[in-house]
Amino acid sequence: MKPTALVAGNWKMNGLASSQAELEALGNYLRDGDTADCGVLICPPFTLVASFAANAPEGVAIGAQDCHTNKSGAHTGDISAEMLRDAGAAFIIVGHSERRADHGEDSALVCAKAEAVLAEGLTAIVCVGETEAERDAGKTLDIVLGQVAASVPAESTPENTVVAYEPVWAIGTGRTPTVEDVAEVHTAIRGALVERFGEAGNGFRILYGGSVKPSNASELMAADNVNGALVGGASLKAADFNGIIDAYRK
Ligand SMILES: O=C[C@H](O)COP(=O)(O)O
Repeated sequence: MKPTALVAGNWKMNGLASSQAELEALGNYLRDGDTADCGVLICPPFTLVASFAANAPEGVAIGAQDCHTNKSGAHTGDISAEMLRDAGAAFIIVGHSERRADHGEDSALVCAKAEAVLAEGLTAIVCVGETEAERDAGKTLDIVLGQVAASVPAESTPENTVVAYEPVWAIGTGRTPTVEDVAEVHTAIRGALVERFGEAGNGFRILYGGSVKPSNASELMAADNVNGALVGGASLKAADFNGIIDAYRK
């Protein structure tokens, strides 16, 4: 069965207390607009998770952008999945390429973080994606499938894990792969999930991320095995994010 899509916003290092107004505006769009056939998620920075979760409008789940592998302890500056669950997060993104690049996170660490998310009963959004050099070298599928194999925990199910394919070169650049290229990678990820998890592999949501905006969302979301979007820049303004959610309105 085709999974229910998810449109997720990753606010990255953006957002102040005043950003609550965008969350409220998003809630108004969802309430006043046609029903969208997808889940909606906002992942603000850590500082806003608790207040957003406490004030989330109907139909908007709140998540976080990273977590530590441990529950608690002497890890200055880190946040655990347990703390994020306690703050009201339902999802946690792990393995975003910005963390892989900026913090040297490899797939083994990403997998351990995802396991920590699952242990709290939350849903992990596991990010994978090739760099431009890797794509140019014809290594896209090798890299992406390697990351999927090493980053997605053995305990993953369609309910507790989402995979997000984000070509690194498409993030924040305004460039996107062709719909055919997106479909090729997503279909390969689907095949790998089915090979590993059997029929359940068909139930995992596979999100596309990288320069998704209202003007390209419909065609990208229609690609084979695309079950939603992970949106950066265009998730910061409710009007833009709502324009992406439109891809799931009849
Ligand atoms: O997590 C979101 C992605 O990195 C995409 O970011 P972007 O929509 O700004 O390209």
